[in-house]
Amino acid sequence: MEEESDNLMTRRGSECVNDSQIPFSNFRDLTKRYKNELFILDRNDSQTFTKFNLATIGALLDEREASQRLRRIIIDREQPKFSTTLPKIIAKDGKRVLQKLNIIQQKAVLKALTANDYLLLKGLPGTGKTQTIVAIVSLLAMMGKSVIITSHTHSAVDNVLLRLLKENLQFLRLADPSRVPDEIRNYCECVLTIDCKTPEDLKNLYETYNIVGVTCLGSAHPLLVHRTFDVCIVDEATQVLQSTVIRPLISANKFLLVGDPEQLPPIVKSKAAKKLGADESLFARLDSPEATVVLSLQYRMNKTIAKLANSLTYKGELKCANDTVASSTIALPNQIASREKWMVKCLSSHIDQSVILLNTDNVFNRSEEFSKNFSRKLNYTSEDTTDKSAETKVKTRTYSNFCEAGVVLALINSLVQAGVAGSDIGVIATFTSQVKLLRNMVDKFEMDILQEHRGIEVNTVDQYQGRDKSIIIYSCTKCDNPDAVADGVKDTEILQDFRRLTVAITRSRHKLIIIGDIKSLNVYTPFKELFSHLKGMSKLDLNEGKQDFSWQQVMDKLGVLENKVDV
Ligand SMILES: Nc1ncnc2c1ncn2[C@@H]1O[C@H](COP(=O)(O)OP(=O)(O)OP(=O)(O)O)[C@@H](O)[C@H]1O
Repeated sequence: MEEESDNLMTRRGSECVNDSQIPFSNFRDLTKRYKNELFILDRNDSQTFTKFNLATIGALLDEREASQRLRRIIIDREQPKFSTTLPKIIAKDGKRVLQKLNIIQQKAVLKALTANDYLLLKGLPGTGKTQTIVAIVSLLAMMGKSVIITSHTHSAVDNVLLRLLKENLQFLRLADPSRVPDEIRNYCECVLTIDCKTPEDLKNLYETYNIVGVTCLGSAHPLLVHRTFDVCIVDEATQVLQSTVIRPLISANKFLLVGDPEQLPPIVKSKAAKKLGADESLFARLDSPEATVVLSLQYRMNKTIAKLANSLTYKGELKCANDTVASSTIALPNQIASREKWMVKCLSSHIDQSVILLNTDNVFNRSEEFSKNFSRKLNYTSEDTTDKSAETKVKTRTYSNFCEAGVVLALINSLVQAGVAGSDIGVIATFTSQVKLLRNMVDKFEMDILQEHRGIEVNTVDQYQGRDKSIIIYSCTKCDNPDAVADGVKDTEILQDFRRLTVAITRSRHKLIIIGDIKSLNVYTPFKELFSHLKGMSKLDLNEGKQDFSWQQVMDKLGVLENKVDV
């Protein structure tokens, strides 16, 4: 069988699909009848997403009142208007909902209720976006209003719905039950409509529910086509394409977009489309002082981590919600076993050492040397991947860095020995090849430790958006080959992205350890800026023999682990 890697259909989820391999299941043995035949695999791009987006643009351009209203907002950029009074029922019964919120959240909720056409809710990291959405939905329910809750992923929709369950609010979930958490299954359309015998039964049932949860892509459902809701709330709106988010907005009289434009935008692979602005979310397009309220009191990061986020991105806007949040630091149930000074400093629970930058210096040759012994067995590559998407024929690299992996291993080993639960530790890496390397390493490491210390999560920055951990170890990975001559290889945009770095440094509650080669990373503006804020106590050079640090020891321990059979 001849394979043209550029034209392979790669739709098999987590199965191993790469340039030379595609696993087929339920295939007859073709070699019996077609022994000498040549088979060519053609790529078949899914059209569903493209069709959905084109249909949405079509709907935006038609003559119905909802489309005209949206065009005034989206194209003419009409500013939002607000009424000056609130319904009496809010004054009477709203207190029990509002008292769970801080003053900034309360103001945002009231502004959302008085908005006539739309409002943007900018939720900086950890500021209680979900809590605020739940309060808005509760008050709208009190007012007898109907609401669509939507987002680009099922998990984001269900994150809100799970919180509504706790408030005893009933809803209809438009999704396949296999896509939602157990607690939501009984609210899925196919379960709730099981006793409907006629179209009228169905219509009545659909109209009974005032709260409906659906992804943006699911919003072409007939229910949303035939019914107009009072409000549409889009969570994580800064990650949805404009052409996708407009569909659910057409089904509502007003909308609320919730998100943070300083974090990751919608994913657009095509460089040409990006150049034309395809990755600008509707939130970013409409963001203005008149249209946006900012949630700025955060409940996640202690003051040292929040200060770094403010210096890099939020310009002092991000505030700790209270003293407990501001001063909480890493909790180690046991004493640190290691006596090495660098490790003691890394695990210090002193508030001023909540952020530590470990400068590896250039470890390219050391990492390469180490990888030679293990890369064949583990099938890791340090710089061979090329981006084969249709338009981008430019070579890009993926990177892995064994020395950083060794330092990550030393850190998690000490944390586990100090009694930290695995679920409190998160490892982030910039590139997927480093994530793979670290995952493999963590899987092997966890084979020999107690259950409660397992569950250390390794992921890319993108997969960590919207999540947090007590301790985050960030492996920046990139380290230049000191002997390389410029080879025309186009370096990745990933390191130039301020938003990606912002997400990475705002995931930890108590301790953020950044590992990287400052010199190699300094050529990228976001990293240069980040490093300029990490001096003195926050920076530690991993030099052989200094602060009891030894590359030999670190790499030997990694080597022992790599020698283990793959799990
Ligand atoms: N008014 C409040 N009082 C006390 N705790 C709060 C308040 N608002 C939010 N929190 C807490 O802050 C944390 C984050 O809240 P929530 O999950 O709503 O934030 P989020 O903005 O949706 O998070 P993310 O930034 O990850 O998207 C939660 O533990 C929540 O209980």
